[in-house]
Amino acid sequence: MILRLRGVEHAYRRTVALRGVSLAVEPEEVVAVTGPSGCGKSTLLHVAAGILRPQAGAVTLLDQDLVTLDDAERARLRRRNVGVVLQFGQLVPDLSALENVALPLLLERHDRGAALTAAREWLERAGVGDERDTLAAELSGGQAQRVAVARALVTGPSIVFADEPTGSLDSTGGEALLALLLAAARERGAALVIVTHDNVVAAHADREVRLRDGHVEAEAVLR
Ligand SMILES: Nc1ncnc2c1ncn2[C@@H]1O[C@H](COP(=O)(O)OP(=O)(O)OP(=O)(O)O)[C@@H](O)[C@H]1O
Repeated sequence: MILRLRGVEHAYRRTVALRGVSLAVEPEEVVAVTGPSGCGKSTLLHVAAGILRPQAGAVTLLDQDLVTLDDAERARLRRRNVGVVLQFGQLVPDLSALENVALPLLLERHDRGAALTAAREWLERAGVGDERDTLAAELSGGQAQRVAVARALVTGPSIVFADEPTGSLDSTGGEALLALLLAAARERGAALVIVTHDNVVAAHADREVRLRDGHVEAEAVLR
């Protein structure tokens, strides 16, 4: 088991987003988290990736108890072993696309030349090699999404979380980016958790977990 959530609850002021969610993800498994807008998908992804500490319940990611790790320890775990593609604001606006992708490696004190080479390769694979010197603030929504995927994959994570990773792309671009995420996960033997409202994206998963009003409404094994 690479990820396990048990009885996770979370509320923002008066809005209850998660009401007792349990979920387990195996190594190499591709899981799609689906459900109507506002049902708690993004909150679940933030909790599972250690970005948000839930108000109740247990979260174990890569054998680490996320509820007891402090912010710095959770950030370190994410940088080393977890890839995260968020919906908004994930890139550093004043850095170029290349610098953004190299950043997780540089923060882990990798050799600068090797980090930039790896970043260049992932930008190429994500279809944004030509944008490497563009400031993140000047990228289109779709370009930024591709750069964010490159940044999530560059460290060779054991698990990748992606929140609507194809949301800003047309269907061809979305399929290409999804194919990249699936291929990178397969190459590495990584698990992939994708939040999506797109049935085409969900159909590529091994399992679909459908949320409704903050709880798991249904699970379906797809392959
Ligand atoms: N930072 C926040 N502050 C207050 N309420 C929030 C915040 N983030 C989410 N919520 C609320 O929590 C509930 C769950 O939101 P969440 O973003 O997890 O749902 P979602 O299924 O990802 O939605 P969507 O598909 O529209 O992105 C919603 O009612 C939302 O309005």
